Amino acid sequence: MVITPETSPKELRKLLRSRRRSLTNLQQQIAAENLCKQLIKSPLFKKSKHIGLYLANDGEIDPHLLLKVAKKYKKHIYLPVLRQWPKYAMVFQRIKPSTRWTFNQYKIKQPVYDKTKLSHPLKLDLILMPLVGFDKEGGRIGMGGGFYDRYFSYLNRMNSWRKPYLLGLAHECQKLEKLHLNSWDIKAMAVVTDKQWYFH
Ligand SMILES: Nc1nc2c(c(=O)[nH]1)N(C=O)[C@@H](CNc1ccc(C(=O)N[C@@H](CCC(=O)O)C(=O)O)cc1)CN2
Ligand SMILES: Nc1ncnc2c1ncn2[C@@H]1O[C@H](COP(=O)(O)OP(=O)(O)OP(=O)(O)O)[C@@H](O)[C@H]1O
Repeated sequence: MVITPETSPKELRKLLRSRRRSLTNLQQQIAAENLCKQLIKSPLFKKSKHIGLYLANDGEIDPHLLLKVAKKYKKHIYLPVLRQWPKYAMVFQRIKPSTRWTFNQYKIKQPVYDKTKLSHPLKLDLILMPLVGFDKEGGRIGMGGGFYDRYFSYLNRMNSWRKPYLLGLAHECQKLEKLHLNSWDIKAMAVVTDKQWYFH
């Protein structure tokens, strides 16, 4: 299927998801290594102590190689946690070797909710956000739950938003020409793929 300006958001999401899912294990592995190499040497990653990550799902580019590096440099890693209620809220919870695990309603592995391990959004330095699609200006399509949009909507209203830095991660094959954005869409500040960085 060809993408045109008339392609509906629903179609676009479906197409891009199937594109990333059709990558082979070897392609995924190489992409993960290339992504990790670029991130590790970036000043952004180096200076960030509190980092929000995700566990790759549905063909997403996999940032798990960063975990080892993070441990070495004593960085704190947080993962998104969804709950039954409030239904659309996402929180970031610190993971440790003692973390207990469960699955969210979309069957994505996540830590068992523990409010003592939650991070306030402003405490995080860097959030690595999984993308379904993106353009060079930071426009992005996510999984459609609006979880990241909601999480950042209040940061967006603050005029002194310096952190967390919102970095989108994607496969190069998820890049699109120009995305139509909705009023609630929160842009990525930059995007990094298996091939290169996109700053805007
Ligand atoms: N790895 C990873 N973790 C993540 C996210 C993510 O995008 N990637 N999220 C970022 O948001 C949250 C989960 N958001 C999701 C939103 C929609 C669907 C999804 O598959 N929706 C189906 C409908 C399923 C249903 O209705 O039950 C679909 O659209 O087909 C999955 C995850 C939290 N954790
Ligand atoms: N700040 C917000 N408050 C309330 N609803 C919101 C907010 N942001 C987004 N939504 C709702 O979330 C739904 C999904 O939005 P959208 O399709 O843009 O998701 P997405 O950008 O793909 O997801 P995500 O932000 O999790 O990556 C929309 O119905 C939208 O109305």
